[in-house]
Amino acid sequence: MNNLFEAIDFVENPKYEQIISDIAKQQFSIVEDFFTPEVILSLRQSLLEKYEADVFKKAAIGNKINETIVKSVRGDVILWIDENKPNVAESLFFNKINELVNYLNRTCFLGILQKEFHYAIYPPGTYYKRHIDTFQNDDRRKLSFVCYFNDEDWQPENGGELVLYLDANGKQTEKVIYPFPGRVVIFESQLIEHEVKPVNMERLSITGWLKTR
Ligand SMILES: O=C(O)CCC(=O)C(=O)O
Ligand SMILES: [Fe+2]
Repeated sequence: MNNLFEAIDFVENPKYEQIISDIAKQQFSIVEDFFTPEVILSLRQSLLEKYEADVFKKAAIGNKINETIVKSVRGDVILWIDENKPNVAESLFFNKINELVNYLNRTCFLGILQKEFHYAIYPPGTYYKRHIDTFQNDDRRKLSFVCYFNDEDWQPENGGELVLYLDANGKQTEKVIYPFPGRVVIFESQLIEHEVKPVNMERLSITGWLKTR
């Protein structure tokens, strides 16, 4: 009965299986082809249109915090994406995200019930100091998700590397990830400290969290 149920209803997805095994093994996963090139391009366009319309806000940390402290910790500007009022690009984005969430809930029993995503732009000279993505007294964020929308010919010299600080059996290592266009990074929000190195050129991304409630 069980086998019959699975045979009808469940198709294994190698891409998602890879993400799951990466995270189980090393607490993060890097995926180069999570979205199609067409989706990447339309999300980049959407981000740039909204930025030109000047609707981005300076990012804050936690809930209430002194503006000068904020500036010394992170310098990006963000715009939250409303899943209930998506444009075409955003609805393609959420289709993929929801496909992943359904897969994870089904295969890993993660219990992801909520999600939140924002566009982010790091102007030249900005960065995000080493941090962890969960707030005190709030452990709902389970997985952090970042996707980059930089120009096709983004160079390592442009900076803005995402650095993950890993602790593998007591051994500290740093994983340096360049924000190449289309690249997706998924990691365990509560476990991995990370930072965004200073950028020399405008750096474009969408960041979000898959949450339990
Ligand atoms: O853009 C990135 O690579 C990471 C951003 C980040 O750490 C955050 O927004 O919490
Ligand atoms: Fe972060």
